[in-house]
Amino acid sequence: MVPSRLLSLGPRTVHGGVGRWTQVQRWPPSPRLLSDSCGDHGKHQEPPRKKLLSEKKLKRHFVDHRRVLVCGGRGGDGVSCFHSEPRKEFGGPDGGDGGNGGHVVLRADRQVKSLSSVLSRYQGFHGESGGRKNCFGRSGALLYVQVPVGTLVKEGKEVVADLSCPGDEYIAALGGAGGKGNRFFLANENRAPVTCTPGQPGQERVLFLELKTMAHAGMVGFPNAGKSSLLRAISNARPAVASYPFTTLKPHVGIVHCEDHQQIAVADIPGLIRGAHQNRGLGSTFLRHIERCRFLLFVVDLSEPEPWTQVEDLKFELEKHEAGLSERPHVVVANKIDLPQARAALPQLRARLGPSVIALSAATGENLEALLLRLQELHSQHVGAELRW
Ligand SMILES: Nc1nc2c(ncn2[C@@H]2O[C@H](COP(=O)(O)OP(=O)(O)OP(=O)(O)O)[C@@H](O)[C@H]2O)c(=O)[nH]1
Ligand SMILES: [Mg+2]
Repeated sequence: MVPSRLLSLGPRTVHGGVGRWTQVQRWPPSPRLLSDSCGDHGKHQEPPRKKLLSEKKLKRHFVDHRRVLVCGGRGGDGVSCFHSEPRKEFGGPDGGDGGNGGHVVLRADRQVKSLSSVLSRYQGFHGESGGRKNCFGRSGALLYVQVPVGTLVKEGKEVVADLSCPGDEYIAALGGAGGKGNRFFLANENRAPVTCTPGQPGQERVLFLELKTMAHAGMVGFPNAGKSSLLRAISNARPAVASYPFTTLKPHVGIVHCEDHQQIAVADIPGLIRGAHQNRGLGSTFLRHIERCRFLLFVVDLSEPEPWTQVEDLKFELEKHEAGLSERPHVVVANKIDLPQARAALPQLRARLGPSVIALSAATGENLEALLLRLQELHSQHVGAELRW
């Protein structure tokens, strides 16, 4: 049965000219067109549309790794002083302890999308020094650093935390302990101690934050295979589409709504080329985004000669990056079936890779239903099973 979602895939896009997408003009025309014919332009002007960021600018805003120096707050100093008032000259030691320094805490926040807002250095709040009359200093507050969900925290090569759920926290640097006031050292043997201790410095660490895209499905393919076009066709995400390679420079995640109200996150990952694991093309930077996807969509450009070699090459690159990655549950999606040469190559591709290959066209929307049904199946098999546990 065809899910109802397929019948409402949003405004249909059509292929208009080489490498350009145009939207079908809807009726009635936009208010801006109508207002041209009436007198009071000023009153009914549409608010200026927000200009879409180009892919190049988006890349500048999107940061997926950061080196951060985190320092916990310093503990406050203990104080040495003695109580004294008229007729009570030797009131005893009354120097209070210093407050503890504040920790620096990394917290995964759903609203934060990249590490661009993370600074290179964080200093925790210092504790206050103790005071007279046994007053303890105030402890430094916690300093929260918001990071995106899916941030890996590394110290050197070692992974020390994986903030994969919203609200996950990790204490990146401990605050120093507060010093002791002389009241603390009061003992039977010593009724008038003058000793007090200074606050301890906070912990200092250099951490490497790394963002891995969290999506259920990851689209893997050579540049120009049509990954971004496919994501636009099945979800509300709007990655740039153009006829030149490496149009997509950062991963995009789109949400596919299924008829049973499940939401499947699909990531469009920048194109890989042969030798990506040796840093060719956009390099291995984006291979690590694939690691977190539960299942993969190998998107193949069926109009290219010998399209099956694309799947072999992609699997080779994934395997070189991380052993076993190419074995993940996957679907081979043969795109551009609307082109005659692609349709002719399909039987040969199926003979080599099996009948499970899904042939479709992201441009015309042909056979997208089959992909959505397969996505739903994979989602309930692999993600549903994990949730049940
Ligand atoms: N005929 C046809 N052209 C398509 C189809 N899907 C994508 N294209 C075209 O293929 C070209 C590349 O599409 P993109 O979606 O940008 O490809 P990509 O895989 O995201 O490319 P990169 O971002 O460079 O990795 C564009 O010119 C699209 O118009 C399709 O189903 N049929
Ligand atoms: Mg793209």
